[in-house]
Amino acid sequence: MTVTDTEVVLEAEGLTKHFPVRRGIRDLLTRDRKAVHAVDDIRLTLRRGRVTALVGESGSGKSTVARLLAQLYGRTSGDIRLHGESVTVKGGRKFRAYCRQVQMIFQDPFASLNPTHTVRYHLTRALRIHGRAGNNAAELEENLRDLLLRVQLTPPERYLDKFPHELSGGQRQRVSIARALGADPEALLADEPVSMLDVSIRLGVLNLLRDLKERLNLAILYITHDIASARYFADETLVMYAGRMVEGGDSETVTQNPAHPYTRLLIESAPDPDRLDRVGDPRAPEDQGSGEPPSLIAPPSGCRFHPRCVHAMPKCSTDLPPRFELPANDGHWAACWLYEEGVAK
Ligand SMILES: Nc1ncnc2c1ncn2[C@@H]1O[C@H](COP(=O)(O)OP(=O)(O)OP(=O)(O)O)[C@@H](O)[C@H]1O
Repeated sequence: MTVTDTEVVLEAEGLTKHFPVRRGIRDLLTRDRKAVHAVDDIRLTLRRGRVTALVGESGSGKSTVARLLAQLYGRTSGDIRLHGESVTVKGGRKFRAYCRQVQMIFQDPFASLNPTHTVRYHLTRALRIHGRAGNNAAELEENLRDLLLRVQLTPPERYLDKFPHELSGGQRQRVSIARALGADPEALLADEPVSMLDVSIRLGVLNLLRDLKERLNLAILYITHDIASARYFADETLVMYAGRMVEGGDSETVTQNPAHPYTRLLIESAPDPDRLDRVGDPRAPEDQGSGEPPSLIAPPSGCRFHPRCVHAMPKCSTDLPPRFELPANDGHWAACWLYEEGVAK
């Protein structure tokens, strides 16, 4: 099955979010309207039974994309389509109906669960809000048990009356996932779901999400700064740099055959057990990058990566590169002038 074979659940086109910068007294006298260009012109598609990873370093705009898709933020421009229909919701009944299909899981399960309430309370509330609590106490109990079984918290009775502080980080994140499943969604937006967990339990939670993807045929957006985990867990990988997408394709291809100089830098700087043999190997200087991510209030013109890119050409600082399809014709693309026809790689 190829990436494009399964049903599209959620799509974004030209998705853009600029946060206005709060102005001081002096700025009020000028016409200057500064904004953080957090996300610009994002295009992505989430499909049933597929995990799409959105990878990038801190501040690249990944969480903002998830919050836009969850309709927690209004967008500056662009379109979000659920089953092909444009949707913009600003709270109320429409928001609830949207949440029934698109649920978000946050990075910090401690912060997202109320410490004064039990697991039973959190899950009952989710089921009630989404009209899935059943018709009587016995049905509710059955549905609660079912949610905990789905996230492999067994036996359910052991967990239902626990408070968040009585659970481990991994168990708390499983409860957050169960709460999201309470809506019986089609898409899950998982914002760094394992980055706050101990390394030893991360794999268990990722395996659970993978199992849910398969059993419930969910479309999952997996946000991470860890490109190695994207290779392991995601079918498709999209790479973001400074608010823009720079590369995308099948995860195996993007992680094993990265095309964009930024993706290469990201991979070079990530520990990967498959490449331990290269430790101490002085890499060719052209594969190395340096410097810091740019200011998003006045992002670099052209390609936003050009000030850090060792391959930068004059055009890179003036012209925004479009997506160039790469020769293998498997959906792999890079927004980099190196891949314009006629440019030596
Ligand atoms: N509510 C906000 N108001 C102003 N600027 C914001 C707001 N939320 C995010 N930003 C800015 O937008 C940019 C992208 O932030 P975002 O949190 O989406 O990045 P990220 O890739 O998810 O980073 P991290 O991995 O650290 O969460 C950052 O420069 C951030 O400071």
